[in-house]
Amino acid sequence: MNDMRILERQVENNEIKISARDVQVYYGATHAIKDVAIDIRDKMVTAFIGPSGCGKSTFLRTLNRMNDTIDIARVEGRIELDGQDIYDPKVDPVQLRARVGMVFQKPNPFPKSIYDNVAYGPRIHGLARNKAELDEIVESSLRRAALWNEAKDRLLQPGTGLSGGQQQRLCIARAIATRPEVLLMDEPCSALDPIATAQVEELIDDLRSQFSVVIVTHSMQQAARVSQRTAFFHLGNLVEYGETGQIFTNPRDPRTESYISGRIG
Ligand SMILES: Nc1ncnc2c1ncn2[C@@H]1O[C@H](COP(=O)(O)OP(=O)(O)OP(=O)(O)O)[C@@H](O)[C@H]1O
Repeated sequence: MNDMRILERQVENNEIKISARDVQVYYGATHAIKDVAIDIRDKMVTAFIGPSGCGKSTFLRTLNRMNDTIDIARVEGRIELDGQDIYDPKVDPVQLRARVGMVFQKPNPFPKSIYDNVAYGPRIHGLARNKAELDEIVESSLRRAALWNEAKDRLLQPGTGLSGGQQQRLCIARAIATRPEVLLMDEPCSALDPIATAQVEELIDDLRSQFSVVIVTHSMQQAARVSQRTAFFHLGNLVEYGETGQIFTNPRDPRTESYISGRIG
């Protein structure tokens, strides 16, 4: 009987990658995130949607402690990655961000070669024992980011010389090169044209076979296309969270209904 209970609990734990409880974020006196609780599942894409200023990016940044880099930001509550408190003083934020990678709205390659952009993380985290292993990580990351064919003959040229869509795929390659368990994406397609957007969306769908992806998007069509779970934020509150199809076709909260039907936002 006891053994059965342990087994059940393990199955449940395996499914939940990040668990947040009672999360508050303040910028000085501004209370930007209010009492948010959410369980983010492994190997799924979770979309954060909601009107501008509702706190989507702020909450996303709590998941790998990027708010630590903002002086006036203060985070309270508990966020666990695989059951471990990521705000525990013993946790090194740099190591955490290798496990929970991030891609930003505006492509931000380092002023380095394409190769060095991707090799940067594996080098600082000691993921390759020699040049051949590093080459292999660079190639496989660029392949997974659907950039290899366009980049393979110019690996030593600057990453900043790529087109906007290619730069964003380079940033995705850089983020996945450290073999993260979770990838956070803050409006990753907002600077991209429709073709590059479609490529990145296809990539997101492919990445979830290996890890969890959490994406902030202004586009409800994008949330519907790429995610399995959707969280709707409004004025710093997590109003509704559920299966993406249910959120878009049968929202339970009138605020979600108003947003998806275009009445607020
Ligand atoms: N660095 C900061 N300093 C002070 N206030 C901030 C900072 N970043 C965000 N805020 C405030 O926190 C609230 C939530 O902002 P946030 O950027 O998280 O919302 P969002 O839903 O991602 O918005 P958008 O969709 O426009 O990007 C807003 O009131 C915003 O003004």
